[in-house]
Amino acid sequence: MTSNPRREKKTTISDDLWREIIAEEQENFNRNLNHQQQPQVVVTYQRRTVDDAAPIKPSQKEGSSSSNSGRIASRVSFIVTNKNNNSQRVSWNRSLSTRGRTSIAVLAVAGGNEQQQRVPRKTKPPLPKGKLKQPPNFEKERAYFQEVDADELMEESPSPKKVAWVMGIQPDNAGLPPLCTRLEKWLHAKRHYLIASSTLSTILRSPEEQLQPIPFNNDGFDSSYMGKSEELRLRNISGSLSTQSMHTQSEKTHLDLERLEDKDFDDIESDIKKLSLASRPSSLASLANDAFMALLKECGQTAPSTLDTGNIVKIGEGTFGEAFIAGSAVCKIVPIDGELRVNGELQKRSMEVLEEVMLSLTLNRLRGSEAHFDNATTTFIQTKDIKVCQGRYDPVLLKAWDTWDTEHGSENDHPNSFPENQCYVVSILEHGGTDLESFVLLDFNEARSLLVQVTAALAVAETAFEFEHRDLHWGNILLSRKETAMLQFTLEGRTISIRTHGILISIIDFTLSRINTGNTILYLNLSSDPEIFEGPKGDKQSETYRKMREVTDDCWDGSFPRTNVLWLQYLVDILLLKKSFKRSGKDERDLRSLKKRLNSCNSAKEALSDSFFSDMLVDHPASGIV
Ligand SMILES: Nc1ncnc2c1ncn2[C@@H]1O[C@H](COP(=O)(O)OP(=O)(O)OP(=O)(O)O)[C@@H](O)[C@H]1O
Repeated sequence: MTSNPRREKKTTISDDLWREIIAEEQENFNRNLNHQQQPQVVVTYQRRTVDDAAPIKPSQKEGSSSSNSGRIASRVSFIVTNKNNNSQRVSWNRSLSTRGRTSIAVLAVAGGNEQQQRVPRKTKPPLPKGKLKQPPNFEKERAYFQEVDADELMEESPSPKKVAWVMGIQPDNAGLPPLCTRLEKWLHAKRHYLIASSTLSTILRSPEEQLQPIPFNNDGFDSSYMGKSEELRLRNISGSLSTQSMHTQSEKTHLDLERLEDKDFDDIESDIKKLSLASRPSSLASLANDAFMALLKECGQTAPSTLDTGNIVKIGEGTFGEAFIAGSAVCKIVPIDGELRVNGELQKRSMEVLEEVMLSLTLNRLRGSEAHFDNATTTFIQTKDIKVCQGRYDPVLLKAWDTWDTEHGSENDHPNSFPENQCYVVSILEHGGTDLESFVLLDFNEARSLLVQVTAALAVAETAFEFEHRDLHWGNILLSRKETAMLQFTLEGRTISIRTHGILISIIDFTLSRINTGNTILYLNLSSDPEIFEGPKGDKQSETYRKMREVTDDCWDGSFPRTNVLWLQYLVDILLLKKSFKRSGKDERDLRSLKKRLNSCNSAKEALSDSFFSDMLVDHPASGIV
């Protein structure tokens, strides 16, 4: 790194950032472990019918007006047509631009309708890599489905009755990491604000009122609103000229926020309400600004850093994210809050990112020692750090992007067109390896190990947080080879060791996921974007979205762990159809039988009891269970 002349010229902010990222990984990990030692959240809940649960059901068909009215009319689906390069993603699955993750506060149970339709988020089911793509040919799949699925359609377990989880409120959230707690309070405060001011629904119904870009140069950022995050120990990396000038300006323009300084976060909720209602115009632009400032605060920053980098290599890409590796960490860079369309899509907003952070950090809580927790797994990718950056892509980053493009053929827009004031969220993630699409499985044991690890991880998260991934396609499962022979999970206090056969799995990308953090339910309302269900017939991924819709009956806020099983069945199909590895006819029959038996499973936890996995699981002697 230091021998790179370009690198030596660039002093500073980012050099420090990357060095710190690498040096502090272990410390962050230890810190996470400490957080795991906090008491487990106890969520009590009862199951009620949809009718009973009406106050917290934004997506019921009979109540679809609430869902529809929550859509942001100005963010419409579209298909990219302005690309000459046909290697770029232009497909049904790029048009998921009217979706928005929705949070439901548990206070809804107490009578208030604490829900909010959020700005849309999209996702990218993967397409084949490479510039010279062949048109899709589903003949093989069609034949396969005719053979395997004919009876399956009849055997398919009926969709669960439409239900909603109604959670009993646990007054203390001691089990939540501090950052989660603060984020939830912030989001909760925003919901109060939105409902009290009655502005959001109005805004959302007004196509002419569009999300505004963060006014970096005119409006500035409020320094007093920002603070330090103890949870992630993020660095304050302010220092660029633009940052300093913004800082100064913000002190002048947002003195009303100074009273927030040094306050405990407990007080921020009411301050935000006052701020939002009295000190700022009630507009989505100010909401975006508040969200951006809150995001900075939680990242321990007073202003965005720059996107300078050292020795860095691009390793993957999604619709939103460009993934690079620096040291042993992966940095996913996602542009936010700008007006420039990226890869044909509207950029994510700070609010969306805040909630995604919350979801990821909730999953981080599963990475504890089994000695302290009833449910633990390390299979969900660890979020180590999060930063907000601003500026153009650094030349080193652009070079890394070009190199990857040459070797793999990028489907994304070239990142050299971002304006100077473009902001990004940079997530520092554990390196999870290579995605299943590219990974070469050697034999049946490795395939079985993949399946059992995914199933066990889903079972653990399902049990701890009613987690459903809802988008577990082969781009979102990462594999790496390790010498570790056994991997431990804890499920309802029972420690289970799993034979790895030399591979370790990491699950990524929680864009569509649904989780119950204990205080809030986060989910993405897919009913507001029907196009996700319009993928080609015979494409297993597209079929899985459609099956999820049947299972959920388009009520995406509800808990339907059966969706996890649908993705397990998808994975079995992928292994049989798309992956080549050493296997016998019996191995294939075993996989097909597993897929059929999964029809009768309503959760990953149930699936884990299937005989297919039995010789991969070893109960820990300390659990007392044979
Ligand atoms: N932690 C990680 N370790 C290794 N590779 C990663 C990691 N995170 C992301 N990647 C790579 O980057 C790619 C894109 O990441 P990801 O799916 O999170 O982006 P995205 O923009 O959210 O995608 P989507 O289009 O599915 O929404 C992945 O398929 C993978 O190849």
